[in-house]
Amino acid sequence: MSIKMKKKLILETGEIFHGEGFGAENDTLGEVVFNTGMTGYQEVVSDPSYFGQIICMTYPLIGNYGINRDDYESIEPAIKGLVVKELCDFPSNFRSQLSVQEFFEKKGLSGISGVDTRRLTKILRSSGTVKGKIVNADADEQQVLAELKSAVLPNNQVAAVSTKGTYASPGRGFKVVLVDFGSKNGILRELNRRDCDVTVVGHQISAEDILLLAPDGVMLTNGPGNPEDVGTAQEMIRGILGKVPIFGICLGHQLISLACGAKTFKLKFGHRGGNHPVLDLRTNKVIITSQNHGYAVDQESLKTTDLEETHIALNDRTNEGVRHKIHPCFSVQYHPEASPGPEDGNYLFDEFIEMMAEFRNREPRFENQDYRYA
Ligand SMILES: NC(=O)CC[C@H](N)C(=O)O
Repeated sequence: MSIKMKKKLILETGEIFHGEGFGAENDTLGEVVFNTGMTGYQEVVSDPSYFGQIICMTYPLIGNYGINRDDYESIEPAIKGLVVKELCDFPSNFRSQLSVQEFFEKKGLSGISGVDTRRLTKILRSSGTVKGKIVNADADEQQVLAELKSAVLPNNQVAAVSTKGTYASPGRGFKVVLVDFGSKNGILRELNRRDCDVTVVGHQISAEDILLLAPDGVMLTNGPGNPEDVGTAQEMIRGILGKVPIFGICLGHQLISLACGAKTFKLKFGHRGGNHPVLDLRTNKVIITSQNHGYAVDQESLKTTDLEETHIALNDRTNEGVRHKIHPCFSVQYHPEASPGPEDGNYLFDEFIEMMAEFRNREPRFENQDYRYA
């Protein structure tokens, strides 16, 4: 889009925001959510957990350091659109390779700038997450509103972003099976940094197939949509629990909780940003975390399970982490891999490594020898 095209964002609740389009020219419909990160827009637009969503960045200037080759969290962005106040026309950074506008054009994504994002965020905070559509300025508003009211958001989101094949990301350390529900690259990067030998598998893998790979640990990743919609994952988790150490992040955390009998629910407007304070209940320390989730684990329902709560969000006291009381299995709702955001939670990857080491010492897989030390 070379000449700036007048566009508008219409919300299901009737509010209209005028602005200028950037990227692709097509209309786009999605769930409108807001992210409060001051930087990290490249990681946000390429995080597969945002599948089907139109993201409003609350920070008023986006694009000033461009798009670079290193900060993608996935190769193909899964978002539906981006809403910003001011989009920088001339990015300046030594790593910059493309502007946000160029990136959006190349990826066929639509965005709108010049929007009063503060007003939009206030609306989302009071009415909760709503559907919205970015359309040309002359589009018929009543027609778009009717379309928005009847629009049904897809419920097979994980299937759309999970890997279609199995692949390896080699290392010389612990063998980890990473179940990809729409994983951010950051999770793989943290495991590889610790020399893990990672096999990435699709979301429908069975417990039996995981155990056939004889891993030292299983990583359950982040991913989009409602955790209740993720088909066979709960059954798979119940099949590996106690047989291999498990670490879950975000959707992975919700799936572990569901598999153990807890419940999940949709938050009014979710947690998305890079400055969410979380209390670690074991150490009584507060860490600042990177977050992106619309659902949460119901704390009351945890009481009837073998999971204990380990972390809570300090903004609204909702659950942010659990640990299994009997088996080696823990998970967090926030993003310890950061990308974008603070790295305070990074120590959890070290705890996962320790958990795998302990489990290996405790339970040699073969009676007569442990082939790893042969
Ligand atoms: N980043 C994630 O894994 C998000 C999990 C889930 N889709 C939610 O919105 O709560």
